[in-house]
Amino acid sequence: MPDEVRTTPATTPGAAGSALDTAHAQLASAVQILGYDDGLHRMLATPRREMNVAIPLRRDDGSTELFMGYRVQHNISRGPGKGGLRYSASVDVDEVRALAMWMTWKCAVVDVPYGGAKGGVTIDPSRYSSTELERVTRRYTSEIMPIIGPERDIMAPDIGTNEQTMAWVMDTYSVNMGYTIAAVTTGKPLAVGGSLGRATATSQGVVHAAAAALADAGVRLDEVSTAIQGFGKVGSHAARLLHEAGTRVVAVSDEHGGVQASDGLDVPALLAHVAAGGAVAEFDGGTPVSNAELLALDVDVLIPAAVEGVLDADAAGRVKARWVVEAANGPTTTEGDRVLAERGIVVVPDILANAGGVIVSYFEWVQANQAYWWTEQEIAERLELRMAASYAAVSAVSRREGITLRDAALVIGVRRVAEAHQIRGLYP
Ligand SMILES: NC(=O)C1=CN([C@@H]2O[C@H](COP(=O)(O)OP(=O)(O)OC[C@H]3O[C@@H](n4cnc5c(N)ncnc54)[C@H](OP(=O)(O)O)[C@@H]3O)[C@@H](O)[C@H]2O)C=CC1
Ligand SMILES: O=C(O)CCC(=O)C(=O)O
Repeated sequence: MPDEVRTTPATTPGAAGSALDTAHAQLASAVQILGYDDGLHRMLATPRREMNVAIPLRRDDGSTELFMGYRVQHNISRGPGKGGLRYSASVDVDEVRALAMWMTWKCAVVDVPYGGAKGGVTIDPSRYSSTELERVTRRYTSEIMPIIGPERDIMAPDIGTNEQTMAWVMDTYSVNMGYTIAAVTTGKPLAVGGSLGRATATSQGVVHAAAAALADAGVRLDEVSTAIQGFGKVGSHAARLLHEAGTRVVAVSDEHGGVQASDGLDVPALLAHVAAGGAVAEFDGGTPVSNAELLALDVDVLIPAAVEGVLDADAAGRVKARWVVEAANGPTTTEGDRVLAERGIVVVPDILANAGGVIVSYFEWVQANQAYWWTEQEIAERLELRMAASYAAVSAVSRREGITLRDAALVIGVRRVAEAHQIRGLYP
């Protein structure tokens, strides 16, 4: 690895209540349960490799702008780095560090042979044309070329990016290498080596996780109501799949607010309204609800599917749901988590609940490496099996140790990563 792509890694937590602060507190809790020493703790807390890049953009009108981009490989002891690429005005390197650390534990808890990584560009994609976003994506990819690749670090979509973004990354990488390398990204369009089932995999995994948590209490999906914050790639498919499973979807929202109907929203009509360019809050099949109000609605299952930190201590104190299923990464702060646990609210943690995406990304990577494509049914069955096995393992540790599902998932994930370090001899 050339020296110029190394930067000084961060070992200190971010600002209080930030995503990085939450990620460090979660790791500290697992390390305490596992009884690891300070040296191992520090190694697990520290990103293995980071790259910060400046991305100039010539806008369509001829003016110039500059954006910062990041790729953080938190851990690569179990395999290549793996994780999404986020485009958002609020992205900074600390957020990317937190998201990369969560990817490490997520890949380990569902036992896919990857480390954890994440990327981000500080840009509001809604303010730029498709051709501008293509230029930003290609420049970002060119800059981080030395540290990515199908055996090094594999990207996927996250907030503000999509299948098209992954096709641009794949094309830029492939053009530079001289031949098509489909396995450098996942979440691609089917036409260039994407996988059946990837577009809905995260949401499908959330539904499997919710069903498993409900089943622990003898409850079925068609007996409950839900509210979903976020109506993007994950939230919208989750709403559709839950509606199809018989769940009463009472409220959904996007960044600008939401809509609620106590008898249940007409989800297909809402999806059609949004597909036609309508805002969620303007859907006439319900009444408006703010994002803060949505989190406190009287529903059985609350599904945060947007951004980090929305369930802080205050919001957690107002949650009426009996289950919180974390489709988003890091939606609950450390204090929020404590409040939910004290109130007996079951939290199915992000690194388990939203792992369906990376599981099918793994399937996509395997298929691309073998140039042999699986059927939709094979993918659906293998996703369901892996989600069920992972939930069962986490639930068993939670019951046996008397710890929350989050601590149980972290203990399993962190232990697998630490074992890989120890067996490889990187830690005496
Ligand atoms: N895509 C994937 O496969 C995976 C995603 N995740 C996580 O799921 C979450 C959602 O990702 P994804 O659906 O891909 O992203 P999208 O960009 O497709 O959608 C994000 C959604 O969240 C809304 N949103 C943004 N900010 C806020 C806010 N402050 N309050 C309420 N809603 C907000 C957006 O609204 P608007 O459109 O109005 O901006 C949009 O509806 C993220 O935490 C991501 O990391 C986890 C695993 C895999
Ligand atoms: O599909 C993937 O590789 C990872 C998706 C992601 O970024 C996530 O799980 O948070």
